[in-house]
Amino acid sequence: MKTFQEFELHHSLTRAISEMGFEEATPIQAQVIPLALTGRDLIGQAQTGTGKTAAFGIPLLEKVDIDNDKVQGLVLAPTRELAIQVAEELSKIGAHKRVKILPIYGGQDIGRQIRALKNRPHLIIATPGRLIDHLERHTVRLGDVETVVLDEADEMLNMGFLEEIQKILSQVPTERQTMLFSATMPAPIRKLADQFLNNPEHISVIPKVVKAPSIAQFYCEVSERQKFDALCRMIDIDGPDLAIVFGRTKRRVDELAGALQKRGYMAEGLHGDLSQNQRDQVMRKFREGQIELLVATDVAARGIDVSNVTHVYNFDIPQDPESYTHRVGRTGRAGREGTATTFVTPRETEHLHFIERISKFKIAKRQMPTFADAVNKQMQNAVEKIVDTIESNELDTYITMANELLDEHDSNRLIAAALKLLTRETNNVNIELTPEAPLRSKKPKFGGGGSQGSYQGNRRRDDFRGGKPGTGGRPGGYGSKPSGGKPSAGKRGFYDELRGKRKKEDRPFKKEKDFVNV
Ligand SMILES: Nc1ncnc2c1ncn2[C@@H]1O[C@H](COP(=O)(O)OP(=O)(O)OP(=O)(O)O)[C@@H](O)[C@H]1O
Ligand SMILES: [Mg+2]
Repeated sequence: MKTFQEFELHHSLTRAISEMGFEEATPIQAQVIPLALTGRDLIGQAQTGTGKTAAFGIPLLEKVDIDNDKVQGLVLAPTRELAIQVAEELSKIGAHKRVKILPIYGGQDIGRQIRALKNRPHLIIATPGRLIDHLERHTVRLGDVETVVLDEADEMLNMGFLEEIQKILSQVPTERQTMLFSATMPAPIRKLADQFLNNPEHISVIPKVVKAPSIAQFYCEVSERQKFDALCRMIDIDGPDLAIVFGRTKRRVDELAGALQKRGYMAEGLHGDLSQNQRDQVMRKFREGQIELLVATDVAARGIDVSNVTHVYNFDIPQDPESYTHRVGRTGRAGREGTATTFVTPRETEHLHFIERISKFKIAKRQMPTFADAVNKQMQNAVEKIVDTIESNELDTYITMANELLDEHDSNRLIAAALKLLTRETNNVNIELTPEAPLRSKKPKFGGGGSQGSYQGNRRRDDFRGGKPGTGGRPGGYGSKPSGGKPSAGKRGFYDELRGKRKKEDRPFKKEKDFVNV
């Protein structure tokens, strides 16, 4: 195990790292940090939640010359939430060094960004679409960038950002250092690496067999119509601190969030059709624990780090093994434990086995809980709350009223009423969700020999970058058909498949704060 002192970093970085509570470097950090400090190009692959951000962030921050007012480093990330989060993490690490870090992403008012750019950030953390806008307007210059990081590089390809990345990198000097990170490295990403990286070192700390996985993984076979009740019952039984519920489409997420609210849960939806203001608010409330359930499309699947997410529910089975890995990886972060449950309709079991095979995970079966199970568990929880309250001994103000009530009512009935009040009445609101067609495996075509899946395939991503509101609800669509309709992704080249998929991510939005740190 390595301590951060061993890297001989600038004292201001070591100090900030220790204030953040990091004691030892994680395995990916132990390998990446010294190598990255030499200036070498590299590809870093490690499981979700194992500190890849700091693995690239620390060398980036170490290399910043604070007296140079040019943009010296650039991180590209697939989603706005991730760009913001990475900027925040790097800002914490770079706080004492006074590194200026600016997140740049679609949906934020461009005038404000232009003003913030004039403030001379040292590092920019950007989504590709918006950075291109700035390059076209000549409001940002990348001519002095020494280091480029592509975080979630495979996802940026999935989203059709290849051309943007090419264009951005064409404006960065060729003698730069380039690093590429993700928990998953499907075959096409290696082609990207050949194109953009110079003799990179591959660092992979994906264990062949995970002995004690920190994420317990289950599936539950249910019919489409049973899914919602199954979800509510599981939430009641599991009692998550915070949970993320993944749905396939934007419409699904809206319906599901609304339905959960009707049943009394503190839930809100997150997807690409919301305004940036709404997206920010939902994320903030979730991070602060003001909502307990984040219902999201795959927009929240990558990189998002909220430490007390104890449960992930795949209300709809994910499209591919990478998406499964990343969604499930929103829990069990930084050595914590988590539980992930995937709902599978009978016709989707083959797709589940495909995901299991490629991801090399064993997903255990979990029965659909009965209504009685859920009510009993809730009652147990209510009893625990009452017993804890008795033990807390702060009941004086309530005792007089309790005695008065006992004079008039039977004690059994009084306690029963208290339990009733403390138990959420789950099944009282009838909910009808628009059914989703089952998702089946596209006959995958295997190539290469990667540890994390090397099939060819591409996800259709209408969730990330807007489109008009209401375009999300495409019943049964989402490239789910094994054959027919349009040409299959397996036949066409990966990059061909990506072309023409891009939509503009930018929407007008004003944000109070531009620089995270200064
Ligand atoms: N050395 C460390 N000690 C303790 N906690 C750490 C350390 N390094 C990072 N962390 C924390 O671990 C959490 C997960 O880190 P991070 O988001 O970088 O993971 P990741 O590997 O990028 O995951 P993903 O693949 O999901 O993007 C963060 O909250 C981060 O602050
Ligand atoms: Mg990450």
